[in-house]
Amino acid sequence: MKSQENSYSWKKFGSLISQKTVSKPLFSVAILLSVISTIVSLVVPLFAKNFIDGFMGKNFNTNLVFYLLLLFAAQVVLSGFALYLLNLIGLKLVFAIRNRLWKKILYLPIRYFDNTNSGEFVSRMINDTGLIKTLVSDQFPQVINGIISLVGTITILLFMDAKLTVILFIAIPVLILIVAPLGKKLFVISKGLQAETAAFSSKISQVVGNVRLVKATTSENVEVENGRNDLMKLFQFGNREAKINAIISPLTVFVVMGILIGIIIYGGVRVNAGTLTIGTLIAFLIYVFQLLPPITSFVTFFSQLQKVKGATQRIYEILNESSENLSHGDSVSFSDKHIYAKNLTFSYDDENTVIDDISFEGKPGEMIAFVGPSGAGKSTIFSLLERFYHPTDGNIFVGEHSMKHISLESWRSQFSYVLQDNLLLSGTIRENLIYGLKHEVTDEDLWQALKLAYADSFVADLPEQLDAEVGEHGVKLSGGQKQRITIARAFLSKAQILLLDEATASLDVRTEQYVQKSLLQLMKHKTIFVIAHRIDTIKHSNKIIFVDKGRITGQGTHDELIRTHELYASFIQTQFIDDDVNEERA
Ligand SMILES: Nc1ncnc2c1ncn2[C@@H]1O[C@H](COP(=O)(O)OP(=O)(O)OP(=O)(O)O)[C@@H](O)[C@H]1O
Repeated sequence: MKSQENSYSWKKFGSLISQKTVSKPLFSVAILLSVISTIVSLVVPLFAKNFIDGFMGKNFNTNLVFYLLLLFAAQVVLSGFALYLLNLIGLKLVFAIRNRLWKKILYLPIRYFDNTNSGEFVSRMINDTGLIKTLVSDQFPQVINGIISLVGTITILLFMDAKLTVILFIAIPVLILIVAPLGKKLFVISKGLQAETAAFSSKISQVVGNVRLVKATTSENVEVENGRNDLMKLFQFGNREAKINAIISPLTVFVVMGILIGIIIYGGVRVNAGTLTIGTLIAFLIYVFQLLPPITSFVTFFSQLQKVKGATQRIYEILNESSENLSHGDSVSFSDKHIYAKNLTFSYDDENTVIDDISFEGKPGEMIAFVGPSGAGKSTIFSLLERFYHPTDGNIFVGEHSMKHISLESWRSQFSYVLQDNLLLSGTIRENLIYGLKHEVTDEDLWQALKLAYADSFVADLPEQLDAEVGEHGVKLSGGQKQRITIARAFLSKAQILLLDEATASLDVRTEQYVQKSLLQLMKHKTIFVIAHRIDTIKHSNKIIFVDKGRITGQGTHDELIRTHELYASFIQTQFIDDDVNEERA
């Protein structure tokens, strides 16, 4: 079962790196170059041996010096080329995987984002892909070269002097036996370290992103303490890692020193006895030095392989999610068409029904207000209209067209959705105004839209006007200013249907009245759905839909509902009181 799972993971890894992202010829050339450079490095000590032996025998061979230098130079150049090519392949690979992942993430349905922490996306995009790059461009070539180096060295050594090689045969397995379990421990630690680092980076973005909440609730101390605990965990993992490294490194040096001393003593005796040349002894010592990196690279390779397996699995979890197909379906113009929601039912979790069999209609030129208590399901209705979620039952029609046959691209491009929160991106006012627009606009158009949204004077007062930076989520603007910018953005869009989710809630009464007037004037042939608490907005609507616990309990004009709908009447009464109180306070 486990081996099946393993081979499944490796298959996935194979398919991740083989999707035309790694050019096979390029990879083969890179590996070939690095193999040649390894083989050359195996020959260098042999030359050294011949040279020294010739030198000692007073047979100074200048040709040999020349060849030796040539070989050195060839090895340096080849390994440089191989290193660059392997890195290039790794970079191309990581670029392709990140690109694929980014595209996938942006096309995932909203539901996926509801259930996933944003830090996790960062971790997948940066850390996991980085691990794969390191494996492909560093560790994998190292291991290939390591194997060649190991087999080549031992073969050459056996030919040079079998007895001396026995020392290596005893010492190397001992070294591997000591280092391998420590390597395993190191792997467990680094896995924990990885998880803690990912959690901590996601925490940083969360706390810094909500720094106002932290400060307003004077939670600095709590967050300092929480952060300290997380950092302490990181420290502890690091400390354990440092301890194991502190054993591995000196131990390796100790064993290698042991081998060297063994070779020097035994070799010295043999040189004295005349059964071994000094050249052979020196070549042996060089080979032993050359053997060290491959042995340590095996240990890191296997732990890296496990990490990459986990990373591949996590990347595939995202890649396997089904994404939204924006272009599937017909393209239908909403112009002059009615929109009907028929018997919509919806639940976020398949258990609690949030929208329960609701139907309504909107005509061009109409403003329809959704009113009702908090949590009644008003924003969810907007999400269904935007097709962020699919209703569990029911359907929405535009004219005679069912939404099921209209492409998401065509559908969503005909809606302009103005939300109350998270309205702006960091960037300039201009960038925010034109975000998502598919048609060209001039500065004049921008100022006109700002004027209609009652935002022109405050933008004109800013030193950089349209090019003023708004800060993260528009933090440098007031709530009302942000709302007016997003309303101006809606005015610029050519959308046929406007969704305003408490979009004017932060405006003062006068500004709101002005914006209302612009809305009604500009949207003459368009349909506007609003979620509103303000009595003024509600009264201006052609139709009011009262939503309570996911059901529509009344539809009609303000006067009709006041007369016929008890809950609406009492709801409005409290709104009146609220508005009066607010105005008195102001
Ligand atoms: N993304 C979500 N995942 C799960 N449940 C959700 C989600 N969004 C909203 N809900 C739940 O659905 C119900 C309706 O929420 P919704 O935001 O539609 O209400 P609302 O009428 O717009 O409220 P308000 O006036 O307070 O904004 C609530 O019980 C809420 O907890």
